Amino acid sequence: MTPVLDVHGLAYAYPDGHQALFGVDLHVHRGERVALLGPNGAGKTTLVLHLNGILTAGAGSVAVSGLAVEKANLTEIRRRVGVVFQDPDDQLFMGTVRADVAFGPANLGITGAELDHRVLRALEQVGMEEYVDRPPHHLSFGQRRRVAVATVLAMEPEVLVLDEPSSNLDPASRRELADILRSLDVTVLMVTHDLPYALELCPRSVVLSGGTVVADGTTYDVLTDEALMKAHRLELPFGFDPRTAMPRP
Ligand SMILES: Nc1ncnc2c1ncn2[C@@H]1O[C@H](COP(=O)(O)OP(=O)(O)OP(=O)(O)O)[C@@H](O)[C@H]1O
Repeated sequence: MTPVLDVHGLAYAYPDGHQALFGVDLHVHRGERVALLGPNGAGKTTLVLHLNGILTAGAGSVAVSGLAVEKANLTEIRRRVGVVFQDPDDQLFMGTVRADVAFGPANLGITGAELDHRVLRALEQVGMEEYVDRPPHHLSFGQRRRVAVATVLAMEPEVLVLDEPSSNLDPASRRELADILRSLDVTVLMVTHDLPYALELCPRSVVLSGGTVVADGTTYDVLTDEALMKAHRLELPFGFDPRTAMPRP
């Protein structure tokens, strides 16, 4: 089966010459939820920016459901890969929640009842349908993060890429977002430093460090490999033990 995300030998140097990725391979299949872990400066964001063509491969290749990420395909690639950035304010810039969620599908040429349906469905998926006519800047941070997820879901992407989805959320909002992500029928790649969140949501974890993949396995195996964790500056919160963490239903 063709992977949804297929990254082969991806290498990338920024224009100033800094080499951020060295031959990264990553294959994610439909329906998987994968955490992308690694210390600051590992190359996680650089990799994510290649998945929807904000950056394009210096060497190697990136494909989404068999379609190469390259200039000629960017409109279709951005429909297939939805990226939710860490700061929801990077994604919300219209006068109402409705207008923000409609923006992407409207750009694809969707109008009328189909557009209304997409907007409401996406807001329902994140539990924000009651806020459809509110200005995004009147919402709390956690509510804006949910709306940012809805702007991407309205595009009906094949893969949802989230950059630090649990950051700045209170415990209840963090849990509610986990419930939402778990309920979605979409492939998820989640960049996170929140290792308990990775364990809770993602059966598989990939560790990037120094621009290369240094581990790819079950999240449980990664988080219980003390030598690996130490070598790549991954630390569990004080008192958190993956061996005894209770799985959520
Ligand atoms: N625009 C840029 N120009 C030059 N170097 C950059 C640029 N952006 C990032 N880098 C460098 O590339 C490397 C990878 O950065 P990247 O942002 O991908 O790491 P990250 O794993 O996402 O880190 P963090 O966990 O801190 O967000 C770092 O050494 C960083 O300093």
